[in-house]
Amino acid sequence: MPGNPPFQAPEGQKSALLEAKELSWGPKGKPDLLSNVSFRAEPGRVLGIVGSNGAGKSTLLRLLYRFHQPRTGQVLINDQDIWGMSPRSAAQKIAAVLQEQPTDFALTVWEIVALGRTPHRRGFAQAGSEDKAIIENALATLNLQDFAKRSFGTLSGGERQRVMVARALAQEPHILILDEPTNHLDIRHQLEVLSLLRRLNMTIITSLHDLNLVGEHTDDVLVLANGQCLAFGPSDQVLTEPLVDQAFGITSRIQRLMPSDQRHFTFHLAR
Ligand SMILES: Nc1ncnc2c1ncn2[C@@H]1O[C@H](COP(=O)(O)OP(=O)(O)OP(=O)(O)O)[C@@H](O)[C@H]1O
Repeated sequence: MPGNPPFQAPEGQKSALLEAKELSWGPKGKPDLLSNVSFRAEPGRVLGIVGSNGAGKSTLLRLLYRFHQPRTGQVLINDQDIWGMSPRSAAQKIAAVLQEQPTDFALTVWEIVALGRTPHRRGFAQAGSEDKAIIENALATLNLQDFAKRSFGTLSGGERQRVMVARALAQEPHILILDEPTNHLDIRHQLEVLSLLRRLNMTIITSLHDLNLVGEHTDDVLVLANGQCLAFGPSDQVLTEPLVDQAFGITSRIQRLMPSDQRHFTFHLAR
């Protein structure tokens, strides 16, 4: 929706340290799909997870938002193992925006975003005035006020994706996990969502395919290949031509854009 103001970060969020320690996971009775992955997602920083199709990005994220229990290793939030917390307590700390979207097509956008408040409510209590303010704030942050009464099923893919980000913000997590959040988004909304993530005072962990967006919109990056950590560290140091070539089986080149001096990747099939 060109002409609208850019997304504005809501105030008053908290962030936390997430540590993954020697994580391994595989389906029951099958070998590990993810082996020995360790990293730290520092409070308030944006961590990008990259790797080729099937490298294990979504699998790793599922371990971080407490969907898969690790076979070995731990996920700690501020030193507390997420499997030592109740599901409700974990949901107060971690929110996830996934590629699969809900199928509650008849619910309105407001009702979907209100679901983000569930971990903070007791029993079947209705949304109180504080919840309502938080929901309105999340809708406003993603410029979704005009969609509030629309049923979710009538929205475009990109509009739905923004609703899912708003629902995650309404959850007021300390850690926000996103699986390919720019899927379905046009260029303007891709840039708006990524620059919003940058401004949120939360710990952000997001998988992304576009390495130029990763370079520009993340602080740190974890590169996965065949379910293992190939590299982890500050994005501008980790994303080198040899590393990218190894991770994706291609030939890459980094150029410096003028006048910004920003790094920009171009890619070719390896010979
Ligand atoms: N529950 C499961 N049972 C069997 N295999 C699985 C399961 N979950 C994931 N896999 C396999 O593990 C590998 C990693 O999958 P994952 O979805 O984590 O990759 P990804 O890096 O997110 O890929 P993409 O970029 O294509 O989304 C794939 O080969 C996938 O088929």
